[in-house]
Amino acid sequence: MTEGKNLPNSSADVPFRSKELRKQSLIQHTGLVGVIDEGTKTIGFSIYTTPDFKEIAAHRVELSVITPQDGWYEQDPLEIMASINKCAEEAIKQLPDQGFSASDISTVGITNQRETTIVWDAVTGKPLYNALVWKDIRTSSTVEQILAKVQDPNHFRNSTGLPISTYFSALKIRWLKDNVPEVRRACRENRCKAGTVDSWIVWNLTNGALHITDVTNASRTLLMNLETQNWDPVLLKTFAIKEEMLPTIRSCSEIFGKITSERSVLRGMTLSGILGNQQASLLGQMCVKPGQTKNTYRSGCFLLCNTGDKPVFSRHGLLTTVAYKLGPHAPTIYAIEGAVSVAGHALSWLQQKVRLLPDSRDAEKYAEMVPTSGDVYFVPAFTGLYAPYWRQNARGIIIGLTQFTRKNHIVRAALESICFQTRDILECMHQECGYEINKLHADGKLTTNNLLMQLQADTAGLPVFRSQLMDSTAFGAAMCAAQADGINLCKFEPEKRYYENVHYDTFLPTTTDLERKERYGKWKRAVERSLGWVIKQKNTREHSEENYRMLSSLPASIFLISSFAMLVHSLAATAH
Ligand SMILES: Nc1ncnc2c1ncn2[C@@H]1O[C@H](COP(=O)(O)OP(=O)(O)O)[C@@H](O)[C@H]1O
Ligand SMILES: O=P(O)(O)OC[C@H](O)CO
Repeated sequence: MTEGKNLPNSSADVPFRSKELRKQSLIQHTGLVGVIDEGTKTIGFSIYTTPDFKEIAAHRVELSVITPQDGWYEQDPLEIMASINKCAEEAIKQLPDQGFSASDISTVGITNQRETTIVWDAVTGKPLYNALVWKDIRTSSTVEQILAKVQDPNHFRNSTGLPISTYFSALKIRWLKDNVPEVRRACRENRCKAGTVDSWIVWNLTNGALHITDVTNASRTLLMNLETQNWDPVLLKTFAIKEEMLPTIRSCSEIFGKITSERSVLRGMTLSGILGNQQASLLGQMCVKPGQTKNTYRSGCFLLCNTGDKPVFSRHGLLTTVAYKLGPHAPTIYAIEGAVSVAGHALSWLQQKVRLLPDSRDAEKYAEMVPTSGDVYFVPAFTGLYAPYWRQNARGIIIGLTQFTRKNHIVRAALESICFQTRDILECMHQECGYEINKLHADGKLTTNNLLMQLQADTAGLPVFRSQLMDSTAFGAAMCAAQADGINLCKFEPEKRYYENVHYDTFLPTTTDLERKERYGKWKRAVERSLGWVIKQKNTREHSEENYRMLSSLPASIFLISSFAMLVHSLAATAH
């Protein structure tokens, strides 16, 4: 936990400041819901009233990231648990001021950063290694090994909806098995458990009684078959992962069990919701109809478009994923997703590494001091590019610098890069799903930046609806836990809730088609220049892709070589 980095409670609209006020309220509350929101950068615990879903207490802390090498991102699993416990304690301390107490919390939900993988010893309960964070690219060599077997990065797309990439948990588990002796030993002795962060949290909160995950998190492992929603035997075999290590896959909303950990102030409470944080914000944004699309702007950007009860498979680099399943017998709703690895992280980089910004929150002020980015383009491909490019060999570039370029232009270009990357994905979504996406729902910390929202509308040519509920993620997870069968704090009535509680600021496009086309064309040229920069890592997927391309053109190569041999032979024959 980062000392002194407790973050302010963001519940801007605290409804009940005292018991008296609470009594005066007309709303008949049915109980409170607590949400553990475990993000890459921030961990929080929020408490909501039901059925009106007002956040009445919250505590957040920043989580440290360990970067032992370039492209390696780790987090301490013990710090994750300590932070969750601390946040829950602090949030619960705020309840009496609102006229509530801990015993009013009827249930708890979890939402978490996805793909990030933890392995632990089932006997001691201790982690066997740090968590490998979703954006860690150390598994490039593992990707290469797998590609050597299956050749095509899209080999598992039909079964999982995902390409073979460093991003997903299967690669991380396999890397840990191959490279960490303690993990290998624990696997041999059948003591090794593996899972995404939700599983680690549940295991700890239930003293090892439950090893579960939900279908949204499972759909990001590259091990779950989208059709059966079970671990796929072919994939387990390909990645040499034993099913016994993995959690049982459950729905997002059902009574999972009780919290029993004596370390947690939540002891005795029920757990009834789990879902990945991007799926939670899709739900929190009430994108429940096919075609409804949201983008969450945080360290990364994650655009999800609801595709209803049918998975849509991508031909252009988008991921097919489970959006939610609100009960064991509820239908599975799918989404198509475009993930951007570096969004707000580019601003943190400008702040912490190059010191162009005193704070990432100042980005708006700095960028507003110039009317345009002065033709500067910033492609923040720090660890390659995710959707729709999926190129590990890309690296960041800032292009178009002149002697007139000031730091403000670069900051503005960083903001624009977030918008252009979003447009890249929107274009794909349109081609892939055929949905006419006519507005974009926006949430996440970065959306406090008004200029970013306006630039997004101007870049995409779409109205942007910014949720006033900045934390749609926790809100979505709260609804999910509250509506579980047996908890019944609310019915899931998206249309109703949508208008009652969630208010939006709208940003309308102010650019012409021509302007957008021109600027987007330049962005594409900049992206083109960032690709293929890493050539020394012959260990990478691109290398295998190169091999694959060479292999695919093998008949042509054989033809050329044999023609050359015949020519040499005939020349030699003529000479004699
Ligand atoms: N007010 C703000 N203006 C601009 N950027 C912000 C603001 N607040 C946070 N950020 C950016 O958002 C990212 C962190 O968002 P957060 O939701 O805490 O992270 P995470 O998605 O990693 O859990 C950081 O990369 C930071 O640069
Ligand atoms: O915690 P965030 O907002 O960076 O979300 C991370 C994503 O879930 C990774 O896929």
